[in-house]
Amino acid sequence: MLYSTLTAAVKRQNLRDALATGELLRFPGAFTPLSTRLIQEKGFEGVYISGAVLAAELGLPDIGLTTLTEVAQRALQISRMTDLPTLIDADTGFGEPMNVARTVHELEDAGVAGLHIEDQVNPKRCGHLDGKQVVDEDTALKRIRAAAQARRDPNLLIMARTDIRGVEGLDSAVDRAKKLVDAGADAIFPEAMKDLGEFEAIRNAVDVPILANMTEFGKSELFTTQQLADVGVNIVIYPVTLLRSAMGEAERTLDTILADGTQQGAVAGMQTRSRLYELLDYESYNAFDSGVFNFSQEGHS
Ligand SMILES: C[C@](O)(C(=O)O)[C@H](CC(=O)O)C(=O)O
Ligand SMILES: [Mg+2]
Repeated sequence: MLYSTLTAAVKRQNLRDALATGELLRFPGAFTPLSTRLIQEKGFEGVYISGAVLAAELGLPDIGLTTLTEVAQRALQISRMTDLPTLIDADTGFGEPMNVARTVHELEDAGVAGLHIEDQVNPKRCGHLDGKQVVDEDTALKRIRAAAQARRDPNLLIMARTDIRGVEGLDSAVDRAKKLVDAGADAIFPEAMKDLGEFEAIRNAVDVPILANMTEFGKSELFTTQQLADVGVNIVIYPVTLLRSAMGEAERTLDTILADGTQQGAVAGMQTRSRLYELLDYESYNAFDSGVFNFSQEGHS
């Protein structure tokens, strides 16, 4: 009922332990706090909090318009809904290295298990679009050093994302990944890898966990979990997948109302009221309520 039953410190330790097994961890992107419950119930290993989803939900393009306050609020709303570790997209860290330090504090306080900071220039854009720009090496490394030094819980996972593959090619991505690890990154997110061989090249270059971004309509093919595990990927994210599915379904339902004059034809595809209540754990609230209000007055004056 209500909240996660574990503290953030425990969830961070759990993420560290899970990564140490070498098994591939699957992190779908929660597009609402409620969808977080679904991800946990289905048995995934973690929850991703996507910058693209947060921006899209606010009706904005993913070009660095969301604020740290909005992102931290979403981090809290989602992290407290689950016992799973959450990994959040901290974009470019919201400014200079000192801002990155503050970002880490805010997101740590919001209860995430890990966060990633990328080496794009501001204004940033989706990593799978053309025309991105990355900052110079010195700036990229300073962001990661600042993040690693700022955390108070040593188990908070600081992941460095590099977007350099789409700008300068794979060799630069390998080189930058190594340097980001030397600067203190606990894990690497190589963005917009073209094929499995490219993931393998990053895998061979660093000895920290690496992440694969299986976003649809992007630069990477949608590899299976088996394919990713076979090349040594440790975390796979499906960042915008649930938002795209929900919005696709919403559009079809609206079209049904327009076409038929009723939503009846769409009802079969909907989540039922009882399933929703199950996810909300409605029963526990009922039980809690009657415990509070059905107390005996015997013996009271
Ligand atoms: C992972 C990502 O950073 C996100 O914000 O979810 C995006 C996803 C997307 O836009 O498809 C990305 O830059 O890849
Ligand atoms: Mg993003």
